[in-house]
Amino acid sequence: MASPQVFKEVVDMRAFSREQRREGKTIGFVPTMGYLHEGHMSLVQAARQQCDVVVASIYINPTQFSKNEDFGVYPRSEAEDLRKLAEAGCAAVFMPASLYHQSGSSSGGSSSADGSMVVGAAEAGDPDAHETWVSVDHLSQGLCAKSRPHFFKGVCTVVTKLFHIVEPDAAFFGRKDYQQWRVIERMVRDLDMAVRVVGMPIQREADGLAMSSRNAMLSTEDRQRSLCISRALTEAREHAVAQAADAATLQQQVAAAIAAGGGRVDYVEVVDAQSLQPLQELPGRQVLIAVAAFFGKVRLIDNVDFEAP
Ligand SMILES: Nc1ncnc2c1ncn2[C@@H]1O[C@H](COP(=O)(O)OP(=O)(O)OP(=O)(O)O)[C@@H](O)[C@H]1O
Ligand SMILES: CC(C)(CO)[C@@H](O)C(=O)[O-]
Ligand code: BAL
Repeated sequence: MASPQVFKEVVDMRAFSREQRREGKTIGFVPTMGYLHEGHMSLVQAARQQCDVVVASIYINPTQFSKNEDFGVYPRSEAEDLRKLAEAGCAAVFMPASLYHQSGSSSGGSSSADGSMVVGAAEAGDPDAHETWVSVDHLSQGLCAKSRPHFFKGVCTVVTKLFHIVEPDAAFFGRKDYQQWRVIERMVRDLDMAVRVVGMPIQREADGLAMSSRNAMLSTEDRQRSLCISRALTEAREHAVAQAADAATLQQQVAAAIAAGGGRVDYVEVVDAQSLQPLQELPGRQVLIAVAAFFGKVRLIDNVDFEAP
């Protein structure tokens, strides 16, 4: 299988995409932070099926991390990632060194007064620094935003930049990051971006754990403990599909099971799968139970969705 073309510069990536479009080809885009697993590869596969050419990006975006998070230790495996992308038939990979104009570290290593790694021109003391942000007001609140208040502003900004650079016809996101998928869908709709957003099912390990690059940072014990998340979610869904259940009971059951399994619950929420607003009454609703929990220092997310009878 041919190696993908690797682009480090914005102009080169854009030139490649424009050439493909001139040839009448459609571009499927898979944005990632690297350390690729079968979850990422399922997105590449879908992009291949639905588009003529697949472009992936590998970029650990500093603006979606707070300074107390794991930006500095996020796992990397560039050579292995490129090998997997070649095998999957990916045509091009965008791997920029940095996507933000700023003074100091070009990789985004400085942080702002409020604890985010989002560095604006004023804070950087550099009138030439990055100072334009994209945010989705309401959907970006709650769930992951409670403990990662800078996350969605960073994600929306970088995804907008990536869309402008790659100019894809369709972009593929995993529903493991369910709120992220919904937020990006909304951003694309509200800003009339000419990209079709595709949300793909969660890929799991054989024992049920949702695949995630951060799984590699779990100790052996925590890897075993982390199974309580998918087990608790599966049990909750089975319970709620088999008989009438109320949101508060499901929430408490899942939270208790994760705490008993050795996790530190960040949140367990029972929400409407479209609006992400908390639900009380479930009958007839499309329900999402979303979880974030820490095992050691590693924060994992997972979810299940279903129609309540
Ligand atoms: N298990 C999975 N199934 C399907 N898609 C996934 C899965 N894990 C990640 N993705 C998707 O891959 C894309 C890139 O995600 P990313 O590179 O952050 O990987 P990740 O495994 O989610 O990493 P992290 O450990 O940071 O959560 C996102 O759209 C994400 O939702
Ligand atoms: C969409 C994304 C690549 C933006 O940095 C990231 O949040 C991710 O990998 O899910
Ligand atoms: N998959 C989401 C990227 C992040 O947690 O920063």
